[in-house]
Amino acid sequence: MKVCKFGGTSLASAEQMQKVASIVMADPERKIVVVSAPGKRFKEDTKVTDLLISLADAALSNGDVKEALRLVVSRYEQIALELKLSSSIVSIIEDDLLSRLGTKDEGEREFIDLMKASGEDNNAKLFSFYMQSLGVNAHFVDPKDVGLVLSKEYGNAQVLPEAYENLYKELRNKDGVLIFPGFFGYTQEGTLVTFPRGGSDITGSIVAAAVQADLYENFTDVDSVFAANPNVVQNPMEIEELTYREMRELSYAGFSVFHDEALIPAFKKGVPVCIKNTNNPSARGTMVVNERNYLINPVIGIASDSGFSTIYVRKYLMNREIGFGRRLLEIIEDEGLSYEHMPSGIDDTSVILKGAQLTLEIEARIVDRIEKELDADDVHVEHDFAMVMVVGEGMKKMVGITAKATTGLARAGVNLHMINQGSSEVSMVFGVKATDADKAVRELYNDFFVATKTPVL
Ligand SMILES: Nc1ncnc2c1ncn2[C@@H]1O[C@H](COP(=O)(O)OP(=O)(O)O)[C@@H](O)[C@H]1O
Ligand SMILES: N[C@@H](CC(=O)OP(=O)(O)O)C(=O)O
Repeated sequence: MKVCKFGGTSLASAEQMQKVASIVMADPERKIVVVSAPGKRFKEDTKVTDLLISLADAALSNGDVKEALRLVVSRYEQIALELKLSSSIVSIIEDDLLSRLGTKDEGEREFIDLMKASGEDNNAKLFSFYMQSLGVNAHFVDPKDVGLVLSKEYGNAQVLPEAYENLYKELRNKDGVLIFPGFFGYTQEGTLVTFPRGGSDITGSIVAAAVQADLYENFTDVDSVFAANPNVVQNPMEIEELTYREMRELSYAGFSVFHDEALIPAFKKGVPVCIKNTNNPSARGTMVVNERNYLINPVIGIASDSGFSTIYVRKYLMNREIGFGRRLLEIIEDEGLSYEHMPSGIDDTSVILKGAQLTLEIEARIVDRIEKELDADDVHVEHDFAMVMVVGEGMKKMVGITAKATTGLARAGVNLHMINQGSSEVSMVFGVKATDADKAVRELYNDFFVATKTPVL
């Protein structure tokens, strides 16, 4: 049995839905289909999820709900019209949105998640309606009915262990093709919660792991995962095979093609993942597996992500002060912040975190607390950093990879603010100014893939 997930770009229009239906019907093993909300049809388009966030904001601020609602409904309406579906499906979707809008006073975070999740929920209903119109024995699955239970973290939920058993019991032996909406589930108390953005990949992985699928196929709009972001490097090499660990590091560091939190469920149950193109399904795609031969190509990809900030702390004899690091991190924890890296010297240390978490108020409070409570000599915050990551299982065995990377970055005139080699030794991170990130990725890609004439990955 295969579980396949189709992303927003794969379901953005009637034409795309027709391609998806053909792909599903071409293989009887494709029994569970996880769908996203309609995504972008062209570069400047808006994803339905973003339209829904605007709709929720309009409702909460008593703004123009009518226009925001029309924008959402018309996306489904156009698809239904072009697929020659009865208008009843559009009425079902509109009624559903109106009923969700009616709950806006029951809690802001609950309301936003409820609105966001309607994108996937209604798209799954529409797609199963379409599959039925083609004569396929397709059924919409409500995640609540099959026990997809998640932690109560709005917009950031995590799967609870019992979900796997629930899903196995409910889905494993069901007849027909099951159309499962991605991106959301329910708490133990029955409240709807969503995963982080891009989270339909996570739903697909959980479902694939739960039913012990032979393969989790993740359909998107590129032929494969490339060794660098194709929006940064022209015609990057295709990766034929990489490991779960490599894919997780690369996704975390900016390869938006697959969500980093979607690797663990499949990995734990040993379900191989294949990333494929809805617009070119005969292309081989990229396999994510347990092990690969990394002797020929120790490095598999170069990724980068921006939006990082650094809290820099200096104190003479910091190295001798027992508990300094713990007390510093306690302050960060008190503010409810998560951090990504913490490189240290003898008398100084930096805490690197996602800048979006820092408001001016939080920043001022943290600086003040570190100065007073830790008696630091200098504390300041810098913004607009990018983390550039070189990833590959072979890095732990090969000498000279850091030297090669830093030499290349120096040649390109990229100033390095931080270097961090993860203890897993599957990745190396370079902190650079966000304005240098693309230049750094291009240089590293050249050094590791073009100059060395790396064979097919
Ligand atoms: N290294 C990479 N390899 C392939 N695609 C990448 C990479 N880095 C970024 N991307 C981008 O990821 C996009 C697919 O992800 P996304 O838009 O989330 O798809 P979907 O709508 O299928 O969920 C591609 O169109 C590509 O621009
Ligand atoms: N629609 C949600 C969830 C998702 O996974 O979407 P996509 O498959 O288009 O990345 C989002 O935009 O975040």
